[in-house]
Amino acid sequence: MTLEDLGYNIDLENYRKDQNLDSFEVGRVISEHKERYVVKTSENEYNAEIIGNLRFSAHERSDFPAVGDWVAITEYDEDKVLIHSVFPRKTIVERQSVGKQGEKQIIATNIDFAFIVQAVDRDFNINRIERYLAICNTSNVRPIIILNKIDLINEIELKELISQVQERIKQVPIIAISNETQKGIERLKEYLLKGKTYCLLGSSGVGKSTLLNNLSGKQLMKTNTISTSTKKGRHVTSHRELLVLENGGILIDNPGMREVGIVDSTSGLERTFETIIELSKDCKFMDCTHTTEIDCAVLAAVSKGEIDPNSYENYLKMEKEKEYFESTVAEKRKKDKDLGKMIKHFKKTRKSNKY
Ligand SMILES: Nc1nc2c(ncn2[C@@H]2O[C@H](COP(=O)(O)OP(=O)(O)OP(=O)(O)O)[C@@H](O)[C@H]2O)c(=O)[nH]1
Ligand SMILES: [Zn+2]
Repeated sequence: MTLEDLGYNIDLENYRKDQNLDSFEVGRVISEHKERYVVKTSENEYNAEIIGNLRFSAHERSDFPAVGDWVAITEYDEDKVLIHSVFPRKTIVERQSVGKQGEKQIIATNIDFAFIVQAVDRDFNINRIERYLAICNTSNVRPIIILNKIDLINEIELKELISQVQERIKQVPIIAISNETQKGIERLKEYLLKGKTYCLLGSSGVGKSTLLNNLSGKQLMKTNTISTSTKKGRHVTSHRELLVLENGGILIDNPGMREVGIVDSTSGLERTFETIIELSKDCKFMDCTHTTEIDCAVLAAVSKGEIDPNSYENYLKMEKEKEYFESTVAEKRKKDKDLGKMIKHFKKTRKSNKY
């Protein structure tokens, strides 16, 4: 395997040269667990930790390596390396931290394409596709829609679903597949390009694991298994969150990826709901919320049937979420600032007490 098979490219190589990282080996982080990493190079897989310097200079979580990162490493023991630096990230998929309001947690980096997987049975929901689309647009990851389990419906039903999606979502490829019958899998494989990195987005049960196994051509280990040695319950076995597929694509599948769901960026929404954003320029009020205002171009378009009402409602919902998220970030910043002031004040008074 070469570094290029792992996604290494000229931009990364130029960075390496610019930064004089010649004395280091280069690898890609393929899994992460509590600041322990597995780094893959062209020849090896190493257990890795970060060097003290990197830890001390890290201001926030995002300064630490994440799955998908390119890193400069040195070997310090057999199969053990230290991570000295993280290369600049081309794309970042992140989500709001569960514990800390307003803080973002990186799920994976350097992803080129996302497969938005949806099953055509009871899971089918265009609002949800739109939501994942907004996430892709936020992260600059190119979306591809996968309609899975088409063995459960007939041709006519499938055609109808596809046209429903196309009506609302333009210019995103749609691939209909079945892991059961293998229909569409060959077409899907044509989208897997050598050296490009992919991820799977979609709700539980849509068939992401099945597809992953299907594409990788082998039965991969489930990440969580019961440890037989301790019988103490769930034990995370050594797992790979990034794998190189037979036809050259690289697939990232980690637990966090499956919980990505909140849209928290304006640009992501703007690119997903272009028509609405374009229309809103004609609203009477600059800060129109497109809900109750007079002379609202968006409401007018909805009532004329020019905008799909479901799409409109979905937009409002995500907009609200985004606002909520932004407000908590702002609040957090304010709290941090206040704390900073307090510490400053404390130091000052302590100093003045000294003399
Ligand atoms: N009929 C049919 N069933 C499928 C297909 N693909 C997957 N399934 C089934 O759907 C169920 C869920 O599949 P998974 O691959 O575990 O779904 P997942 O998206 O990985 O779910 P999480 O691990 O919870 O995120 C399993 O019982 C699969 O066998 C398909 O193409 N057709
Ligand atoms: Zn309006």
